[in-house]
Amino acid sequence: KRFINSNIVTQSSPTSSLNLAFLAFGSNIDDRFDYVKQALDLLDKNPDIKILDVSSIFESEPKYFVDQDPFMNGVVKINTRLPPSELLKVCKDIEYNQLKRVKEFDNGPRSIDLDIILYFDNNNQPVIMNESELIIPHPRMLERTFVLEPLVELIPPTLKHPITQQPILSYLNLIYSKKNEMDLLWKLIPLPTLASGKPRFLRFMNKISRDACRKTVSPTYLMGILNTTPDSFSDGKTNNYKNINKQLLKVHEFVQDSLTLHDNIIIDIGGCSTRPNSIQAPIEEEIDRTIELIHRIRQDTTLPQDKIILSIDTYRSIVAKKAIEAGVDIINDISGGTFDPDMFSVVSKYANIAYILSHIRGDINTMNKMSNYSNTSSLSSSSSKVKDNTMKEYLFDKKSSSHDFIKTIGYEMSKFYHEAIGVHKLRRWQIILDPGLGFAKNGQVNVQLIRQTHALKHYSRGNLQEFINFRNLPILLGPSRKKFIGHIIQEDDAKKRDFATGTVVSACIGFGADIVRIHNVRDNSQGIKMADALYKEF
Ligand SMILES: Nc1nc2ncc(COP(=O)(O)O)nc2c(=O)[nH]1
Ligand SMILES: Nc1nc2ncc(COP(=O)(O)O)nc2c(=O)[nH]1
Repeated sequence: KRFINSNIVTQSSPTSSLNLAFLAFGSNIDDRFDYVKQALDLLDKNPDIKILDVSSIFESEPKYFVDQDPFMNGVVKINTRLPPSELLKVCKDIEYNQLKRVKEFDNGPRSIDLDIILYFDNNNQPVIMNESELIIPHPRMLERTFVLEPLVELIPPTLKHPITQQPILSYLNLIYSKKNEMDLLWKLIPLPTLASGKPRFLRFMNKISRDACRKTVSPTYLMGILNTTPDSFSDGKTNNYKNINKQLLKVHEFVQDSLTLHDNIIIDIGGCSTRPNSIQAPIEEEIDRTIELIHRIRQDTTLPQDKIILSIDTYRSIVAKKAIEAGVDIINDISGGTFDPDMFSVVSKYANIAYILSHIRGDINTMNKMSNYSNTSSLSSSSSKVKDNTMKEYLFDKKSSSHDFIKTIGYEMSKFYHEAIGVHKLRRWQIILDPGLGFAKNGQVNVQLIRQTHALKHYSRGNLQEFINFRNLPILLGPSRKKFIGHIIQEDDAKKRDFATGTVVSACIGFGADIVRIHNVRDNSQGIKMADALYKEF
């Protein structure tokens, strides 16, 4: 319902004076991310401009003049009343007056570059201009992966270049087919800067593999589970879960067990069990079990802080806020922002806090009764019937066998995504996706979901005005010790499912997972290393 309404709101009907434009941004001096954030804020503050969507953030090798630092690039989609020449003046004002760019020479280093790439008038017609100070579409866009890759996250795959009348996506695939390392991009997820002052990012690299599908080739991230709940400490002593020194010992153990084989480790701290039908700890109890621990970890100078990424597993916005203030980098919310109406407004205030957007149906007590995905094509299951291509869906990966199943999950996740990005203004660069194994899914559905990880990455729907896709969004899978494994190997004791979990983790990586969430760090650290060696041609 909301989706359709917002579509009408942003749909620039002929009478409205709203044009659509796509601007490419780039920076390769000093704190590049800070320049990007400032430029976006200045665009959004302009009364004649409204930011509709911002792409992922990428790092790219300098093109043309190579003897300079790598660039941070992306694309922003805006509504604007300004004609192209006035929009150009705003971009130049932001570059030179507001952000004090000093242009040394063409293609040289810059604090910020804002280029108009594409412009559509209020009848959705592309504008073509060829004047000395302004050429639209940008004359060099079709040779630049650092423009095309972020751009195709924001436009339907069928959108044609206004002059050549060829799909813009086809130019990107053509560049990639030449396999020039200089054209490859790192997808970055910005994280808070620690005392060391070094900028921190999660980094992912995708390549088009032999079967013409885009696959992640960079190392898988390992997320170790540090639950501080009564049922979480294996030694059975009741109050151990509250013993901070014991928890810190476990953090040191995780570090020792992972950093010999991996560059960093994500530690997911959970103070409130989210097992189906589990009793939910009161919020004060959840705070008591987690926030002091985060402080102590961040204050522990014997830990390699730059290699430790902290995540809090909570669906409560108050806990998330306190965890961010205590030094956490990632909010891991199994509810996709549906359990606490303030979650997205908290996360949207921190541009460099990552957010794991998970799929679920219902709540902890009802989700298990909502796990029927058979023969529901996503659109029929939604309230809005498909009338025009507004809700047209694409799956780039034609090979995915059960389209309907993954389209249903994809469609439902795209509604959470729209709520986060379209309504609450989180930025796409913050988002990690998690289809939620075991959450409103039982038995075989979980196995099918793991098999379809790749197809989920290619899910997209919508049109030029309102387009949602999951391209370049990392996917986290959390299969560790779960009931669907226990069911298949007939093992009721969760702690005896680690060997089978290793097998599943390897398969998750083979099917496209970028982050895996596991209990047994020591064994899975080796398993993940092996799976990367087997499945990722980095
Ligand atoms: N990787 C990368 N290389 C670059 N080389 C030149 C220009 C100059 O672009 P312009 O012709 O639009 O000024 N911009 C970039 C950039 O943003 N990223
Ligand atoms: N992102 C994410 N977080 C999670 N938190 C808890 C559980 C429940 O499992 P546990 O109680 O064994 O940790 N599973 C997930 C998951 O699959 N994904």
